[in-house]
Amino acid sequence: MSVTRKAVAGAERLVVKVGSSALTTAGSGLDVERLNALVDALAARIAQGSQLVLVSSGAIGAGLAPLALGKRPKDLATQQAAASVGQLQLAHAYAESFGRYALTVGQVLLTSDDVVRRSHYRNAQRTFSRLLALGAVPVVNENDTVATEEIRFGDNDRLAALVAHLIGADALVLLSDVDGLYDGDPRDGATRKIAEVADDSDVEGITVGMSSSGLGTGGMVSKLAAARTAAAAGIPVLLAAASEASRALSTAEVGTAFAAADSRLSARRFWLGYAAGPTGRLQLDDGAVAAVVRRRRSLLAAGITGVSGDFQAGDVVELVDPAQRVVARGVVAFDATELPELIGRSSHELPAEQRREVVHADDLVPLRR
Ligand SMILES: Nc1ncnc2c1ncn2[C@@H]1O[C@H](COP(=O)(O)OP(=O)(O)O)[C@@H](O)[C@H]1O
Ligand SMILES: N[C@@H](CCC(=O)OP(=O)(O)O)C(=O)O
Repeated sequence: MSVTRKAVAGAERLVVKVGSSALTTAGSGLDVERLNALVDALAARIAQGSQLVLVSSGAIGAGLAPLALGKRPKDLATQQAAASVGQLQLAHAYAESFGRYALTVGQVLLTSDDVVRRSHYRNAQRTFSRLLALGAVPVVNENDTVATEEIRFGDNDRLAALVAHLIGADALVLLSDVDGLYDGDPRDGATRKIAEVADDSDVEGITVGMSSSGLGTGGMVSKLAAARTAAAAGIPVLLAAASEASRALSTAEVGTAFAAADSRLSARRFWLGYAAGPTGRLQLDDGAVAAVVRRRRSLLAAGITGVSGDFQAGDVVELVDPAQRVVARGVVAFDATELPELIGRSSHELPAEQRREVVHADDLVPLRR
């Protein structure tokens, strides 16, 4: 058994995310039998002494049938209406199902603001800690009914990765309708399952596609992004089929295991690198990329070849290499309007009041490649 799988199997505190495709079908909505089977596996893990937070999709899928909607709506208003109806069903079904084990559930509905804004982040941390201390099982979903495009997580895989860091989880388990990450969409046949992902080189060149059920949002794209985010933050990840939840949560000997980075990112560096919303981009030359990523130095104006976005000093911006790949994120020390006359110039050519770093090393997070 790999170190990662041992870490997942032995995690004292874990986040489990289950997708729409595992719980709902377009025709009949929420499948309570499948939900109960999932809860059986979750309750068994809790009985072994683990604390567990469940991120559950399925609100939109559960709301379709009661509103006589044949398939997942494309417009936001109808999605929000379906989620409003379906979330009630989902919450009730979980309360009933966990109740079979005398377990109490608490509903936590979040928007990305609750994780991205530092004050909201600490508030959410306190709520989760208190719920877990009281022995309740927090059941989380995006607050679809109020989440406008600007404040949506977009998918629950990303939400689950952010919640895993927020609660200091020891592992993240992503449950779907597929039994792991393949080198191509298994619906297309002739693909190979990847058992272990040590780093990004193990997933280079594979094809990841969108949802198969038409009910999900993120597809494998969002799962892979979420696994990389959590792993970079120091949290091991297991991606498995919801139908194998019992084995995934007991022995972790199924699915795809994503190894965690050697050290856990601090809350601020995780927020900076993965939660905050960037408002601009700085184009770096190769020398600046090497300085920032490999030598963890501050970014100076001399290494910048381009600026885009309407950002202010103090905002979070992306740093991209000459091939437009995002290599880091950081807090920029200048307004976007100030930089064009500074970039490409050495510090000694600049007026004294402008000789400071464009992004200081302490405010810069290289992204795991
Ligand atoms: N490389 C891949 N490996 C595994 N599954 C993939 C891949 N590319 C696309 N998929 C598809 O992604 C689907 C899972 O995404 P989705 O339906 O959004 O699940 P969920 O509802 O659990 O979020 C799988 O059913 C599979 O058909
Ligand atoms: N908040 C939405 C979930 C959106 C989502 O990420 O769905 P999925 O890709 O199936 O995990 C809902 O409950 O329907």
